[in-house]
Amino acid sequence: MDQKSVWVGTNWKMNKGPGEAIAAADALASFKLPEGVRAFVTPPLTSLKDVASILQDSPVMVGAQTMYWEDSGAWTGEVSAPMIAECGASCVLLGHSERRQNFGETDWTVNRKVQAALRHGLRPLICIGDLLDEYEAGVSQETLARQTKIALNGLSREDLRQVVVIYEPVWAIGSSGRPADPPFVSEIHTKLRSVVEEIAGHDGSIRIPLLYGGSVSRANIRDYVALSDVDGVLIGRAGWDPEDFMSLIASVGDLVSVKAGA
Ligand SMILES: O=C(CO)[C@H](O)COP(=O)(O)O
Repeated sequence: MDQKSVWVGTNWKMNKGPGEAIAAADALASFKLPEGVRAFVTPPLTSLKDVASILQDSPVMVGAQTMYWEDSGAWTGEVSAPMIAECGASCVLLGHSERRQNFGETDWTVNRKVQAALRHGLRPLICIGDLLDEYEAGVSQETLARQTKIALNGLSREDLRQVVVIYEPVWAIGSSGRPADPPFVSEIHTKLRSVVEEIAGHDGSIRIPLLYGGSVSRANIRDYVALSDVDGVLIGRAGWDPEDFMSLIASVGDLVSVKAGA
């Protein structure tokens, strides 16, 4: 039976040059995570190796923000899973909506990346999300089920134990987004739980963590983490300052035991 944890990550996106990233990693290095919390940070590639090295003895996991599915070759500008692993990363964000919208990622390219990450021992942190017009048309669930099923297509049971799925409504992300209402997130995650259980089995032996992301802040983090089918959050702006990130993690530490008993 997979143990229930609360996941809290922050994606620095295209922020922090190497100097600032190293300073932030130094600040995170001595942080004592509350028991049962699994934390991760995804710095830009220019500081991945430095941040991973600073955090190598810390429980805070380090991941890349994207990667390509081939291991090497004539793919100018891309980086591969073995390169990311060699930098010391243990996980990688895949299919973030900013990648899908601005860099042409599709459900099927996300699947190729998921498989490549797993081949090289990286935990895929798979982002899925509905567009505003899909949300308004009431088809969010269909979009999310499709994205999830394709991302997980062809994975073995061992592979499924490694993946994390992150629901980030595109309309909730960034300074122009509005945080999704917790009851809506609850409804979506309950349905997503059935989608992943259809794939991984209903016996509970594999519990795929389902995270929420999109305008998570001090004001709402506990409302999301308290939901029974939400296993944690991915934070953007509110987590970029390492002190804020640590304080947000500390603010949900007590929910670990509440959720474990649920
Ligand atoms: O990746 C994200 C979180 O790290 C996501 O895009 C949400 O960003 P935010 O709206 O700035 O929290």
